[in-house]
Amino acid sequence: MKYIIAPSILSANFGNLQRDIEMINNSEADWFHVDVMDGVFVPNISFGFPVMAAVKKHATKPLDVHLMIVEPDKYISDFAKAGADRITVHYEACTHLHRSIQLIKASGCKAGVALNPHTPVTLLQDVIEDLDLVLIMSVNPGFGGQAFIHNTYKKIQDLKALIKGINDDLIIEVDGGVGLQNIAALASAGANAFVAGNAIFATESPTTTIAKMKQLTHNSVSI
Ligand SMILES: O=C(CO)[C@@H](O)[C@H](O)COP(=O)(O)O
Repeated sequence: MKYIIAPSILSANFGNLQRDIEMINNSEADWFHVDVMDGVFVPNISFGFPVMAAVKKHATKPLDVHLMIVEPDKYISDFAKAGADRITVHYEACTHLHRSIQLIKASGCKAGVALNPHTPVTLLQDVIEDLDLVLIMSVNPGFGGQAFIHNTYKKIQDLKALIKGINDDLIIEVDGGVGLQNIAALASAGANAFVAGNAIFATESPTTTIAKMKQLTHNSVSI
């Protein structure tokens, strides 16, 4: 099993963004997780195209773009042009989710759907075959550094059951409150991609933390 570590640049030092990007380039991390917030879908505003393009310029690993915005269809091709490799939209923000997924694929990116903590995985049943990734939010989206919501373990297991025999290659990504204390248990439950902000950037040696996270996922035992 390949496990993916995706540091969330929301927790990077924006005054030294190039330095932090290069640090992740030189680590065992697999992707850059890029959180785009519009102040409408979530009560916070992060950054948009110019910052993303700047990240792309220096990043040597794929950009995993998480759109916490309303009406994402309007901007999907712009995010693809700005360098996204994966684009994830929120179930709760898409009236025509199937269309949004097709737009992402038509833009040349892998397609993901994110679920807020209150949204059951069963609502993805009719699009699950079309997806490359499901992002299970283990905090309410909008901010880094929040406490992990325990019900996430059950959701991962529910999603595993939903994809079995239908889309076994789907990436199950977890985002929010993920760190050294819970990453092995999340991997055991069935997650295979892990977004972490504070747990990486707020430590003395982010690269060592990433290496430890990798090790913990590899040592995990499926349940
Ligand atoms: O999408 C979000 C927050 O909305 C996340 O990607 C956070 O950036 C994760 O930060 P930590 O909880 O790991 O500090």
